[in-house]
Amino acid sequence: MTDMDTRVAVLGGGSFGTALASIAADNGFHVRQWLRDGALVESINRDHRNPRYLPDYAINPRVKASTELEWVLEDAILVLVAIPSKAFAEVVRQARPWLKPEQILVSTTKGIQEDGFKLMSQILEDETGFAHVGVLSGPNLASEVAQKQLTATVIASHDAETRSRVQAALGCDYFRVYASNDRYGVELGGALKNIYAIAAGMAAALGMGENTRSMLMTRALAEMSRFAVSQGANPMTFLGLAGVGDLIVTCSSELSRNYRVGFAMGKGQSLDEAVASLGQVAEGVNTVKLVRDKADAEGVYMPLAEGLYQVLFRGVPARDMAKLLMRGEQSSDVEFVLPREDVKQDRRQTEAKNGG
Ligand SMILES: NC(=O)C1=CN([C@@H]2O[C@H](COP(=O)(O)OP(=O)(O)OC[C@H]3O[C@@H](n4cnc5c(N)ncnc54)[C@H](OP(=O)(O)O)[C@@H]3O)[C@@H](O)[C@H]2O)C=CC1
Ligand SMILES: O=C(CO)COP(=O)(O)O
Repeated sequence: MTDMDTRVAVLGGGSFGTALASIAADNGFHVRQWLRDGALVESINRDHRNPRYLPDYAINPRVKASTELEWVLEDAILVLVAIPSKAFAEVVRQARPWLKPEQILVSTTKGIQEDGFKLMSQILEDETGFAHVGVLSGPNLASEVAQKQLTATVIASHDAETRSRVQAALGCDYFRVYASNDRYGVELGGALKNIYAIAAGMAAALGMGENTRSMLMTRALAEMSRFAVSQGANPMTFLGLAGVGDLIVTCSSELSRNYRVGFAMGKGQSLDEAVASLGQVAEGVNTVKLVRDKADAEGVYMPLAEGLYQVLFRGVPARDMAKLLMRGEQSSDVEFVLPREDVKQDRRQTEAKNGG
C-alpha cells in the first residue's frame, strides 16, 4: 500500500478538525469527516465551507463529510479525533464498533478528562486497547492553519508507524510535522498552556504590558515543568513546539479562545458570559480546575494556576490576585539550576544572621 492509499477519517467538525481534514485532502489523501450536525455536513459537501467554525476559508472538495460514523471510519487507516475533552470519551465509545486494531488513532485535543485525570490519548488506548496511538500538538491556531500560514506541530507516539503515517498525511510546505516519542509530555504541554493563555488574556485586558506577559509566560513554563516532574513526565519536552511553542502563541494571540475568555473577563464579563459569547471550546477553564485540585492534593506549588482558579471560580478580582502573586515569596528563577529549597535556606540563614 502506498501513502496515498491511506484514507483519513476526522472525527469532529470544529475549527481544528476541519483545518486538519483540509490539509490531508490538499496532500492528496481521501478524507472523510464525521460531524453530528447534518446542516454543516451539507455545507461542507456542497459549498466546501464550514460556516459555523471556519466561515472564511475554503475546504478542499476532497473532504467528504457525513453524520454516519460507520461510513467515515470504513477503510480509514488514520483516524484523527478532534472532539473537545468533555465529549471525547463518549465519541470514542460511539465509534468503537467500527475501529480496528490496525488503524492509527490520534488525538488532536488539548484537554484533560475529569474522571481519572486522563489525557485524551490515554482514553484512546483504554477504550480500544490498540497499539497505534498518538497525539498531535503544537502552535496551531486553527484559523491560521486554514489560511495556510506557516507553522509546525508535533506527532508524539511510542509507535514509529504512527509517527511516520501522520508526518506523511499532514506534513506539507506550510505545516511541518516534527516527531516525538514523549506522548505524555507533548499532551500535557498542550493541555497546561491553556490555563496560562486565560491569565495572559486577562492581563492584557487590564492594560498590563509586554514585560508582564513575558514574566507570566516564563513563570508559566516553570510551573508547568514543576507539575510535569511531579507526574513523572520529562520537562525537556516543554522546550519544544508543544510546550514553549504553543505557550507563546496562545498567550499572545486574540485568535486563541482561551486568551479571549481571559480577555473578556478582564473587561468585566463573568466566566459564564465569557464562555457563552465564545461559542466554542476553551479547554483551559476546565483544565485549571482539575490541575489546581491535583496540585493541591499532591502538594505541587502552582501559584498561577491557584490564582487563576480563585479568579475564575471564587470571585477574587484579577487585579487583586495579580498584586497578591507579586507579593508572594521570592524564589528561584530556574529550579533545575538553583532548587527552590536552596533559596529558602539562604533566606533562613540571612534572617538568622540578622537575628530575625
Ligand atoms: N481550534 C484551534 O485552534 C485548535 C484546537 N485544538 C484542540 O482541538 C480540540 C477540538 O477543538 P476544535 O475543533 O477547536 O473545537 P470547536 O469548539 O471548534 O468544535 C467542537 C467540535 O466538536 C463537536 N462536538 C462537541 N461535542 C460533541 C459530541 N458530544 N458529539 C459529537 N461532536 C461533538 C462540535 O459539534 P457541534 O457543532 O455539533 O457542537 C464541533 O464540531 C480542542 O480540544 C482544542 O484543544 C488544537 C489545536 C488548535
Ligand atoms: O491550541 C491552540 C493553538 O495551538 C488553540 O488554542 P485555543 O483553544 O485557546 O484557541
